[in-house]
Amino acid sequence: MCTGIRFSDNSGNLYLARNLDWTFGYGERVVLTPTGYATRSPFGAVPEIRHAVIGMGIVEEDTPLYFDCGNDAGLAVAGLNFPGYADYATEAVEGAVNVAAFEFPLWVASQFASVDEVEAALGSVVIVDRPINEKYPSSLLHWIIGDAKRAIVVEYTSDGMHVFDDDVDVLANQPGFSWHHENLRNYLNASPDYPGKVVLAGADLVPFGSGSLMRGIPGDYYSPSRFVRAAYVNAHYPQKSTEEENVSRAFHTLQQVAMVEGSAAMDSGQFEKTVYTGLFSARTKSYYWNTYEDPAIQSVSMADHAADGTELLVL
Ligand SMILES: C[C@H](CCC(=O)NCCS(=O)(=O)O)[C@H]1CC[C@H]2[C@@H]3[C@H](O)C[C@@H]4C[C@H](O)CC[C@]4(C)[C@H]3C[C@H](O)[C@]12C
Repeated sequence: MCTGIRFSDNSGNLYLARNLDWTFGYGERVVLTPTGYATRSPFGAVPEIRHAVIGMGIVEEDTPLYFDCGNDAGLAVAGLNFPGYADYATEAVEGAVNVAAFEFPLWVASQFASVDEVEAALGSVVIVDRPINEKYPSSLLHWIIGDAKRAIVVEYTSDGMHVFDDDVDVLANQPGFSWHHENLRNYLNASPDYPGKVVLAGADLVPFGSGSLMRGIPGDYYSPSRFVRAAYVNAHYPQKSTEEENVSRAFHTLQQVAMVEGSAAMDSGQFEKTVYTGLFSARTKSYYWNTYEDPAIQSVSMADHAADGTELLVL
C-alpha cells in the first residue's frame, strides 16, 4: 500500500512525501528530467519539458516513468495504487489532451507551476491506457498533486475524470478519496489534548500519560486506517521553519503509516513492506529518500545537476 502527504513550512514552501509499499521494487532510482530533454509522449501531451522534474522512477524507452516527482516551480505529484476503481480510456479521444497513464506524473510536473493550473487543464484531459511497452502494462493509480497552498486528488474511473479538493492533504489506496474523507467523521473524538482528571461514579481517574484522547485512531495497515492515521498526524504536526525540521517531519509522519515485513500479506501470499519513503522539498528543490534496507536518508538537489541539459539523469 502507499500513503502520500502534503504540508508547507512557515515560509510557505511545499513538501510532498510518500511511502511506496509493495512486495518488491522495480529498480527505481532518482531521475532528473532536464528542460532540454526531447520528449516521447505518445499523444503529444508532453511536447517539451517546461519545468525540470526530479523524483523517483525508472527509465524505459528513454522515457522517465515517475512514481512521484516535483518540479522547479514547487509543484509535486505522487501515484498510488487504485485497482478496482481506476479505469482509463482504451483509446485517445479526438480534441482532448490525451495523457498516457504512465506519463501522468511527468505531464503534471513538466507542464505546470501550480495546482490551480493543473486543475484548470484537467478539464480537457483524457487518461489513456497506453502502456510504455509490453513489459509494463498501465498501472491502475490515483494521484495526489500539491503545491505551497493546497492539494488535489485525481481519480479517473469508468465515468471519467474526478478532481477532489484534498483539504486534509493526505491520500492512501482504495476506496476513493471521497469515501476516505467521509470516514474521517468517525474520528471526531480524536485529539492531542490531555484530559486531566475524569470522575467516574466515585472514582477520580487520571490518564497514564499523554495520548489518551488519541485512542481510537486505527493502528493497522489497511488503507482506510492509514488514511485516518496520516491525516491525524499530519494535521496536528506543528508548522516548522527549517529544512531539517521539515524533512524530519515528513519521515516521522510517514513512519506512522509505514509497513513492516511480515504483518500484512497480499493475495499472492507475499508480505508488503515500505520499499522506500520519498520526499520532494520545494524549498531546496531536493528529493530525499530512504529504503527498507537502508533507513539512512539520502538526498539529491536539482541545483547540483544540469537541470537545463538534454539527457535524463539517473542519480
Ligand atoms: C506498485 C506501486 C503502487 C504501490 C501501492 O500503492 N500499493 C498499494 C497496494 S494495494 O493495492 O493497496 O494492496 C505503483 C506506484 C507507481 C507505479 C509505477 C509507475 O506508474 C511507473 C510505471 C508505469 C508502468 O505502466 C508500469 C510500471 C511502473 C514502474 C509502475 C509500477 C507500479 O504500478 C508502481 C510502482
